[in-house]
Amino acid sequence: MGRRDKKRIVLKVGSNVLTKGTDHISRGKIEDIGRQIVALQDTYEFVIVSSGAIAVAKQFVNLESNGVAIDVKQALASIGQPHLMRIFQESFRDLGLLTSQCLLSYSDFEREQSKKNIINTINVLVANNYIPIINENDTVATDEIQFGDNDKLAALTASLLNADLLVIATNTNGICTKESVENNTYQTIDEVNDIEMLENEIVAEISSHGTGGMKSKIEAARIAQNADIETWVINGLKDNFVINAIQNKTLFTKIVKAVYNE
Ligand SMILES: Nc1ncnc2c1ncn2[C@@H]1O[C@H](COP(=O)(O)OP(=O)(O)O)[C@@H](O)[C@H]1O
Ligand SMILES: N[C@@H](CCC(=O)OP(=O)(O)O)C(=O)O
Repeated sequence: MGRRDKKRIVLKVGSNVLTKGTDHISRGKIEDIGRQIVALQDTYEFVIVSSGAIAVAKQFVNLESNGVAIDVKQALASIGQPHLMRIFQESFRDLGLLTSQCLLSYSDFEREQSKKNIINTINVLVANNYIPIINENDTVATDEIQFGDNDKLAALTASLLNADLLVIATNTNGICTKESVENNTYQTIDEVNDIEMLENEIVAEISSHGTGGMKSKIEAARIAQNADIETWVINGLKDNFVINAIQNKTLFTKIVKAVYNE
């Protein structure tokens, strides 16, 4: 594949970032993401993997079992996805950005023809300045909503699209030491290449809308590392989080490429 003019970032935004931890999707957060893309667009191209469909739907409807059962979650995702896309489309359009929607599932990454189709579609979109916004196709697959693995979907996307960087935006200043999470002091691990070491830092705790916790982010980083892609876990609740991370003005975790011994 020929070199691209711009660096390609796959940016995953979790439900907690989009709701800023509330019960409502935050237009302000979506605008913040859009403004950063505008500011960076001469040097970087973006593919977004966005959760939030279920969280948006919960704003509008109250289905049986309050969205705990898997089939009810699937229905909520189906109701929420068009609303989520509408909010992205309206907010990004005001900033002069074009959006598109791609719904994918893990099994699409296992079939050669589907993989080619995904790459081709996304390359055409990006070449025409459309920002692909990817979410899991929750009607046909339940893996992600069960295990919180839009993180994994983002990593599979990053490796398939040969991205230069995977950014996972969550609600903490990156991955913190286990001890510091347990005593609420949150000390960020700034740079690491040893994924096994990170696994020992996982605390079995997730936030209100989240599903996979830090475990699924570390698994995503492993997939990206195997594809020779760096992963940054950043606090997406803060304004300007991507730009500040690029300029090293914020605390976040870089999972750098593996070092192979001869
Ligand atoms: N070592 C750790 N460092 C930081 N957060 C951790 C760690 N281990 C577990 N967590 C939990 O993971 C949560 C983020 O994951 P999650 O709730 O799934 O959010 P998202 O919606 O961003 O995917 C944090 O709010 C925290 O509760
Ligand atoms: N497809 C689901 C994704 C669920 C999910 O993985 O959530 P998160 O842990 O916030 O990334 C949705 O849009 O609600």
